[in-house]
Amino acid sequence: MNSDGGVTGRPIGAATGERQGSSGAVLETRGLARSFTQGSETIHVLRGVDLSIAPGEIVALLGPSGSGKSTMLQAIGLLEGGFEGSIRIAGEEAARLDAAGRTAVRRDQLGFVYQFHHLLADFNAIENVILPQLVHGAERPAAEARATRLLSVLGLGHRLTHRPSQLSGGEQQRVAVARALANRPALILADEPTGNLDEHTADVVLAEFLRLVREEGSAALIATHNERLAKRMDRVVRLHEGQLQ
Ligand SMILES: Nc1ncnc2c1ncn2[C@@H]1O[C@H](COP(=O)(O)OP(=O)(O)OP(=O)(O)O)[C@@H](O)[C@H]1O
Repeated sequence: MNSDGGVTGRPIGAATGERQGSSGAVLETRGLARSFTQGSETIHVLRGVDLSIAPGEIVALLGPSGSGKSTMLQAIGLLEGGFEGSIRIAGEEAARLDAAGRTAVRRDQLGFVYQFHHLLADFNAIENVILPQLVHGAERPAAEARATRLLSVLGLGHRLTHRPSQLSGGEQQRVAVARALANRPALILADEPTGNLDEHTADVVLAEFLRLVREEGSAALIATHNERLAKRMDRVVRLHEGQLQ
């Protein structure tokens, strides 16, 4: 633990060399390809995706339903094997990592936000944000202080001890955002993070999400169908026929 109460010794908002590969990118994919075979049919969902994301950069991933956004995020999140090409996260080539190495990259470099919050139902809001920090090696008081701060910035200071079932959809998603940022990841991967919310709540939660990601200095790749929300990000990339445009 360090003097600012953090886990990694990195001050809030700082993008340091440890987040970057030799190219300076937090994420670099080259020729990323993924196909699925069912019976005699093979669908080529990703056909050579090249993408670089700089430290702190927030990128919207657009594409119609079925274009492969989730497939791409799952590959980059090292959640599934079976892809071809290169994925470098903070300079580490995923293909060269064994299962333990992939787990370490996920734990140390990545944060995830899904359409459905996937919070632990038996734990309250603050515990859901504390637990990943404890797993990451933080001490309890520091983890608790950071969880309180993140949840308060997201307007949940008065909901810290509520369980997910006692929170609204927007509140649950804010807890999921705080959890994703808890360990100060270099890169946040978000799959339709506000897709389950009504339009107004989606707008508010996304604005808070983006503000906090910027404040924390993380980069983000955020899949969405929503062109309007995508315009609030630093850059928009589109998946079309398995490649980025
Ligand atoms: N495990 C799998 N086995 C077979 N086909 C799959 C598998 N996962 C995804 N696909 C197929 O890959 C294509 C891309 O799916 P994916 O979920 O990545 O799209 P998406 O752009 O995220 O869509 P949406 O916006 O609707 O979530 C789809 O045609 C889907 O049926």
